Amino acid sequence: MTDAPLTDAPMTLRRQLAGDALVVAPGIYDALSALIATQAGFGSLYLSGASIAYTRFGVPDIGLIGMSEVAETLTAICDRVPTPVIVDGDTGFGNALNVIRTVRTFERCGAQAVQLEDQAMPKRCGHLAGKTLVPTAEMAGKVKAAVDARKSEDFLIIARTDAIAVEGYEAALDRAELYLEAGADVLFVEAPRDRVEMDGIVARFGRRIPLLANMVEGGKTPLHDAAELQEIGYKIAIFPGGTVRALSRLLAEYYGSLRQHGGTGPFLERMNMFDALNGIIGTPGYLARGRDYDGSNFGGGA
Ligand SMILES: C[C@](O)(C(=O)O)[C@H](CC(=O)O)C(=O)O
Repeated sequence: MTDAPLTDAPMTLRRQLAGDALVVAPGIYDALSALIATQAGFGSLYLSGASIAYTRFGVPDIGLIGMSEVAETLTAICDRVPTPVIVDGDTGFGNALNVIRTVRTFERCGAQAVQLEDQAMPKRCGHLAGKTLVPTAEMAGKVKAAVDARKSEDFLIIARTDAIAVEGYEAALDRAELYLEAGADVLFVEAPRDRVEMDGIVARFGRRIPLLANMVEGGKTPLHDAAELQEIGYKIAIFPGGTVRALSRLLAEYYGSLRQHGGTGPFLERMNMFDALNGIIGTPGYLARGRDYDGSNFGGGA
């Protein structure tokens, strides 16, 4: 665990994708989760729209969160960790012109990739029923707008189709084909329902473009670990919601215990105590830096 601000520049997501290993990006929702995931050794992170909706606003993943709210969260994360962040751009928050603003904003905030999906509003989590889509040509135009809007080639455009549940499997692959032609750097075919469908996605696209697999605990796609996803032929695996699924259980247990016992004693062994949490946050390093500039105010030590 580090107590110094994390400053080393890790390998860009684009370079990671050029390597042999599967890129595993755990879900994050704020700078603390980004810090802890980075300290756990992950080389890329997935800023999940669902997780921002759940943690910050306590609302479902149905398109209620705005672009500025995601941008603010992303900025706090990219200011704190150097780890490449893939940001969930939902539908791009509107039409192709909104996509241009979204891409420019998220790139400026420090993300290395944005994920854009072909749902119509009201959008919803890809593993919920009742999704609707924008026309294929409209989404292809949004992908092209995103590609044209980025400043750096190291900012990747991840095109997602939610069509399997709406138009069927073959139609979803045909949509993905057009998003590839529109210039996407990565394809994300959301919610394949079994291994056969996953294999079919890889068979059609795996040699031409990196593919992203989305592991949602309790969702429509069977869960696989990183080794299995690599063997299937995926190039990136995101585990977007697992963080908050684990956290929500922990919080319920913690609050239940505090309520029951009137104190935190029975829960202490499951906590990071004062010094441990300050170690994660990097408090001693910050204070030492303060002393470098201002010994009178920061002289007290960590
Ligand atoms: C990837 C996703 O868009 C997200 O917001 O993290 C969600 C995941 C989830 O709801 O757990 C999705 O639509 O799959």
